[in-house]
Amino acid sequence: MHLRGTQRINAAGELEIGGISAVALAQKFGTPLYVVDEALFRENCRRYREAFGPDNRVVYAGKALLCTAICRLVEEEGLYLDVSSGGELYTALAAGFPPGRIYFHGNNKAPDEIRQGLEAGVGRFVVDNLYELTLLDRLAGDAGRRQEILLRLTPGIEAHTHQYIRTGQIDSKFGLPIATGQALAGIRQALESPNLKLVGLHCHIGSQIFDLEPFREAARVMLGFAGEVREATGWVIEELDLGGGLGIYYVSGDDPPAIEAYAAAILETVREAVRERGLPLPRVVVEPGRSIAGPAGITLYTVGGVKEIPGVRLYVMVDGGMNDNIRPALYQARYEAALANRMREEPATPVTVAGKCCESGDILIHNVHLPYPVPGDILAVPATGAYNYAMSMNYNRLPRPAMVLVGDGRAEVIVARESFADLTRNDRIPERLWK
Ligand SMILES: Cc1ncc(COP(=O)(O)O)c(C=O)c1O
Ligand SMILES: N[C@@H](CCCC[NH3+])C(=O)O
Repeated sequence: MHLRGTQRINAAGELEIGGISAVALAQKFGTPLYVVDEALFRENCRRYREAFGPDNRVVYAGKALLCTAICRLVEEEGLYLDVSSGGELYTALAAGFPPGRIYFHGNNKAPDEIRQGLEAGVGRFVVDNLYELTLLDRLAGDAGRRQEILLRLTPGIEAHTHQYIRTGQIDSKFGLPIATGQALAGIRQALESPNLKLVGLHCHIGSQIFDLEPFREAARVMLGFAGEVREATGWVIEELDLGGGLGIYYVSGDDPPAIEAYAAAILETVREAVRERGLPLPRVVVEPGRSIAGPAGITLYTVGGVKEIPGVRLYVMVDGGMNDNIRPALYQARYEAALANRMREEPATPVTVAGKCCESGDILIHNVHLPYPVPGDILAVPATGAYNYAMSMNYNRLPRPAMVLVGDGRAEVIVARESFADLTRNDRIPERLWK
């Protein structure tokens, strides 16, 4: 297993994170357990902020991992925050995140969510379609506000990533396509909307991308279009938001560019593109989620049954599964793993790690080499900070795991483990069903 952030092997041969043994964490807080390495989360925020500089903005994409404590870290590190629902907005506000630093996303914001954003005074709405443009203009008028917006466009770029997380192509539920003329129609409508101020343009081409060229291409296409818009309407782009998408290392063979290389590629392309088109240099915005939160998270499980089907496979069953990490089932995502209590032993046995859900597809890792596992071992799966807890669920009525923030030998619960009582909290039995 590739160690990252504050992960080390301690004198007892155990995995340590943030100065604490993973085995001790599992004992104290139970498993499955999400562990967030505070130093690495903060370092990723800082690297983004420094690489993009004070004239640009780094907006953390809350969909990757959000809870109130994470909002505090993002705020302290001076980043902006992308929320994509009323629930994410509520979480940010509950954590005291400054509303002016919030970007409100979503391809189907409900009127109540829009009102919630207007009332809170969010900095930007990223408007996804013409219906939302009309609705937001009306609701902003009702609220007596002139709302600053970006318009989300689909630039027609195919990023080489899983089809479920590709978003830049024309046939996408997100954004207004440039190629069909709907983007220009949206801009004209925005410019005529009395309660909206169009500040800039947004696109997001997909996620877990290793190649920098699609990001460069997105910047060129967007600024090429901004040049055409200026000729057609006189409107000049102030802010160019290129979304998120930088990939991270999950398994051997993954080779993501560094945050600094990604920033340099984007900033250089933007400078070239505006020079060619005689446009003023816009503020550049990026919205990283996975590349900030992903590497900072690690999940700990306890090994239960170990089942050998002779000549076929060794199944290692853990006490979590697709409930806390749906990515292998949904995107064929791959992960490394190690036995946190036996880090110095040779990982010589090929195993299949299975979860505890009633689904044959609940396989967390199809093939990973471990020391021959026994019940009670602690299995650590790294790089689970993004789109794991955020996509967790209660299938089979499994309570969601706890999350702890670790650093400097300290571990603090930032999301409590769900209890069985939490599972029935919203259940209701109609009177007639009581005997
Ligand atoms: C609009 C938008 N911004 C940012 C992100 C974050 O992307 P990533 O986690 O790949 O950096 C997403 C999700 O992919 C998104 O849809
Ligand atoms: N949930 C996806 C990423 C989606 C990004 C949201 N726009 C994943 O785990 O890879």
